[in-house]
Amino acid sequence: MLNAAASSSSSSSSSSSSAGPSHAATLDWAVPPSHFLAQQGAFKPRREASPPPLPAHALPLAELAQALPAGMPAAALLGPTPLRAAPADGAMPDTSTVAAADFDVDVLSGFLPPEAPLRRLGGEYEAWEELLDAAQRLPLMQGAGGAAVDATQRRAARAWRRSIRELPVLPLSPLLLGDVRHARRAHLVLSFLAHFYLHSQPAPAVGARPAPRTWRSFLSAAPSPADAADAADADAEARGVYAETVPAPLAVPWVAVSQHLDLPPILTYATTVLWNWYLVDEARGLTPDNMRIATTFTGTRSEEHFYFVSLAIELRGVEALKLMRVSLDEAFVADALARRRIAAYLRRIAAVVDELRALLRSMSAHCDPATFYWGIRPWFRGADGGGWHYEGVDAPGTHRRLTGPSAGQSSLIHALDVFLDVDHSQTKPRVNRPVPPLRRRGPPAAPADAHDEAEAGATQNATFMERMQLYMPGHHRAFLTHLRNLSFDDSPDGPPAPEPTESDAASASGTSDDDEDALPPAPSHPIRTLALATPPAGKQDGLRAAYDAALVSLRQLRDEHMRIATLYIISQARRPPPAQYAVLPASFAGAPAAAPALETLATPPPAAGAPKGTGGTDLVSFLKECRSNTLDAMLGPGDSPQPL
Ligand code: HEM
Repeated sequence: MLNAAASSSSSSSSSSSSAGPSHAATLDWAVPPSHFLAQQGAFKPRREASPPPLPAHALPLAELAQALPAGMPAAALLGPTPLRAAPADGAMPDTSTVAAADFDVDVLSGFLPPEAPLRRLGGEYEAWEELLDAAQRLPLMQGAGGAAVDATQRRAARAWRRSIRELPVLPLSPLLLGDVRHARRAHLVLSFLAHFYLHSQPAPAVGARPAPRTWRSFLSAAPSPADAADAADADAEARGVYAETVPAPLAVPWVAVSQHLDLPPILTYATTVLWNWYLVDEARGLTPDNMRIATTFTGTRSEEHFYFVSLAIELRGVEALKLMRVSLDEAFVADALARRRIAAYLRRIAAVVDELRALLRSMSAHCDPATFYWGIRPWFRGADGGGWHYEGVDAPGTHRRLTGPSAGQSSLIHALDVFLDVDHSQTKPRVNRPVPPLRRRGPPAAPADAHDEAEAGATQNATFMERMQLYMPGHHRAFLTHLRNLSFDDSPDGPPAPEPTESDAASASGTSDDDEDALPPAPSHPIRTLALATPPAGKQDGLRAAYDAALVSLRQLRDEHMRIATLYIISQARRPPPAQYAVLPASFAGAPAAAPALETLATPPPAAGAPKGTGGTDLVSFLKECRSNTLDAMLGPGDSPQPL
């Protein structure tokens, strides 16, 4: 493992988080000798210092598990944009102490757990697993389903939802708290159950009231208790009584296990990808052809493949993580041989990123765009509209606003950005970009809501990428924080030369003494710093060219990603849904009658305005910006991006 507890299994090491987040962990922790942090420490004794305060986004998610006042976006918890903090004494932070966190990043499996995730909870939680089986078997349909769903199926779905409400509220067992594989499976099961529960309800009928009693109903025989219960459910659902509320039997353990894992109580990328697979043959280990997806909403090949592509990307990305590690080892030494080696590693990283792109392209091999857009993606919808009420946890009237899963939560892609110093905050000096705006001290104004924040433009998009880190497991968030804060600036040679660009000079003049609120431009990350220090014409180690080549590959990955997003979201949003995905109007969904004719089915409303990502972004401008931030990092002239 890249982390402290290298000798222990992922389960036991990660479960240490039960004692609380380990970010400010103690110094008796030992870095494995092969780790670049160990080498950093061995080469360069560091000041004895208390751990630096972590940037706000690296703090545990305990705050998220507290009740948020209605309408308060999770992003408001982030506080100031977490750029590298300059300590009061002007020295660089002693990042070696941050390394005391258990990063839960494995040398063989990267951000995936090295052991296959648990497939079933069993014991007292068997009832959860059985309800998940039942949801898949029915199957539950979004918004109560379309034309193909008959009255019997709708009634069975209502009975399923009632069973959820009638479950006992179970505490977390010592086994679940003590074994991270159990905790992760619990997060997965509860997340799928909650998304099934909320998104299978019919849309509430406007102005719906309890059905009036008629003379006929007085004369007819009294309904059976089961019929009466179903009629009451149908009526309550039509009035929206259960909408946007996670019932206590799910909410209480879900929030508790999320707190334990340092994740928000919502379906995340970690839940659907990192912890959602099994091995066909234990003996063959982690190879893509030996791995399968464990849990889906729809049981379709398209959904399995959708998760599987990300899984394969995470697995292939392990080599990139290794190359980053050895590059940083060399960057510490930074002599001519080290620079030549880093150049070779960067070229290798470029080749790995090219393979990630090929994997992304393989999405269309088995994931049908219409099935994805209409049949799968709506299950992912998070609590980013009016928010969800977590019954039994939060005070009445309190709603949490959390976005649904997005591969934007992949720590691997964030790690590549950090390592190559792709600046999504657009505040660093760049050769290919005009003067950045001044970074200011103090928190940014709280956005009115998450969507406003995503739409507000460049700086706010950085907030989106940072906000995505809130949806990563706490250890991975801490890993990224550590990677971001790595600096070799206190080497005997002094800090590296600043970027030799006009924009740098201009931005430096922008931070003059008469502007006390302005922060100095954020320093470059070590690899970029070294590449910058290499003369442009110097061909001796090829470091500049190799650095740019890695960025070109990353930009091409983003080109491919934009094509995928266009095919799977934008093009689909322009077309009517296939018949089976037309949603029943609430009046039919509640009525215990035969399914209506197709023409009476409501078509889901077309996306208002620009299409949104599951993370709530205006996806076209957001993705374009991520791509141009990648291009901007290049030291030489960038080639032009592919048109969307
Ligand atoms: C059908 C497949 C996919 C679609 C439709 C899709 C769509 C999107 C959308 C709409 C966003 C904008 C953020 C949001 O609001 O969620 C996004 C972001 C992102 N996605 Fe995907 N995505 C897909 C597959 C993947 C895969 C397989 C990966 C790699 C693991 C990936 C990596 C990312 C990253 C890293 C971002 C953040 C923006 C960036 O870094 O450029 N996506 N995606």
